[in-house]
Amino acid sequence: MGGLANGVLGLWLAAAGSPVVDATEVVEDLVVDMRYATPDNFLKQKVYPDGARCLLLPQTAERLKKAADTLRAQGYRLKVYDCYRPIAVQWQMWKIMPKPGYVANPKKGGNHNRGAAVDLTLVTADGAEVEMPTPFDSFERAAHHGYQGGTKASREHREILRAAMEGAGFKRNAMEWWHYDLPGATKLPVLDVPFSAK
Ligand SMILES: C[C@@H](N)C(=O)N[C@H](C)C(=O)O
Ligand SMILES: [Zn+2]
Repeated sequence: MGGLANGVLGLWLAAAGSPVVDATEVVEDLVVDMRYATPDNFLKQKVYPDGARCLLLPQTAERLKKAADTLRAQGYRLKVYDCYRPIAVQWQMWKIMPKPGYVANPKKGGNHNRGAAVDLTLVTADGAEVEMPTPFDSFERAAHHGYQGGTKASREHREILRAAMEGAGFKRNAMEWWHYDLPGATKLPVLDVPFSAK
């Protein structure tokens, strides 16, 4: 879809009401740790407002619910690190890490900017993080899905998360174990919604 069509669709969505939902209203046991609302992220600064929520397109949130339902039966919950991301923040990220695969090029917009991607990990039923191959946003080979190093437990957790997310209809990012996309989302418009939107 071209820029003009995206703009028209964006205006139509705005007129029809907010295009996003708060994911905690769809996934009742979702744990939210919006890292970019804290200085604990690769930018080393807080780039979201206090209380920034996990906003997603309804179809992204529904798939997340499906993954969470699968994982609950296995004794796990999902913890999100990032959901909808304003395009201005995408530009801030690109200045620091201009590497496609690790950060989407803001000229085209990434799927976070469309409410169609989520960064997340697995936690236990009581909310404790499980071991993964690397910390979140660690841009290195050990974060790739093909990485066979690290502990057996970390590889198993990555696989449990991958199976639940792909089973729910998400597409993995080969270079980031934590990032999942709504398939076909690049055709959707880049959004401009405040974190207070409902
Ligand atoms: C920056 C990282 N958390 C991430 O989400 N990367 C993808 C590729 C993106 O920027 O869309
Ligand atoms: Zn991501």
